[in-house]
Amino acid sequence: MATDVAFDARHRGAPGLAHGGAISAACDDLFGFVLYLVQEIAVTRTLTVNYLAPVPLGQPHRITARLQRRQGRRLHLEATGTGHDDVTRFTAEALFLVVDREHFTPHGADADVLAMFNRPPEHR
Ligand SMILES: CCCCCCCC(=O)SCCNC(=O)CCNC(=O)[C@H](O)C(C)(C)COP(=O)(O)OP(=O)(O)OC[C@H]1O[C@@H](n2cnc3c(N)ncnc32)[C@H](O)[C@@H]1OP(=O)(O)O
Repeated sequence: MATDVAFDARHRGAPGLAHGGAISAACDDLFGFVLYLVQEIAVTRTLTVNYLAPVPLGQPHRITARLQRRQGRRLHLEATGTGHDDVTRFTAEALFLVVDREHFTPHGADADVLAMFNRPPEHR
C-alpha cells in the first residue's frame, strides 16, 4: 500500500520543514488503509517513527506500508517515506491489535466498518 504526500504549510514544524506529528499521522493513517488489504479491523497500540532526515515542505514523498508479520491479534506493520530524489527521510513501525466491533459501537461505528464485520470470516 502506498500514497504520495507533499506536506504543506498546514503541516509546518520548523521553517520550511514538516512537523514530526504530521509525518507520524500520515504513517498511522496509511497503516489504517493496510487493514483493508489484511481484511482485519485493528487499532494502533504503538507507533514508532524514525526521523532520518528533515522533510522539506512541498516535496512529494511516497509512503509505502506493509504488514511485516502477524502474531495472533498482533499485526506488525512497517513503512518507509522516500522523496522523489530517492532519499528515505523517515521510517515507521507500528503494532496494531485486532479488535471486535464492540470496540467501536459505543462511539458510533462507521457503516463501512460494520460492513467488514458482516462479511463471512473467510472474506475478511
Ligand atoms: C476500522 C479502521 C480503524 C483504523 C485505525 C487507524 C489507526 C488509528 O487511528 S487507531 C486510534 C488510536 N488507537 C487507539 O485508540 C487504541 C486505544 N487502545 C485500546 O483501545 C486498547 O489498548 C486495545 C484495544 C488496542 C488493546 O486492548 P486489549 O484488547 O485489552 O488488549 P491487551 O490485552 O492490552 O493486549 C492484547 C495482546 O497484545 C499484547 N500487547 C499489547 N501491547 C503490546 C506491545 N506494546 N507489544 C507487544 N505486545 C503487546 C498483549 O500482551 C496481549 O497479548 P496476549 O493476547 O498474548 O495476552
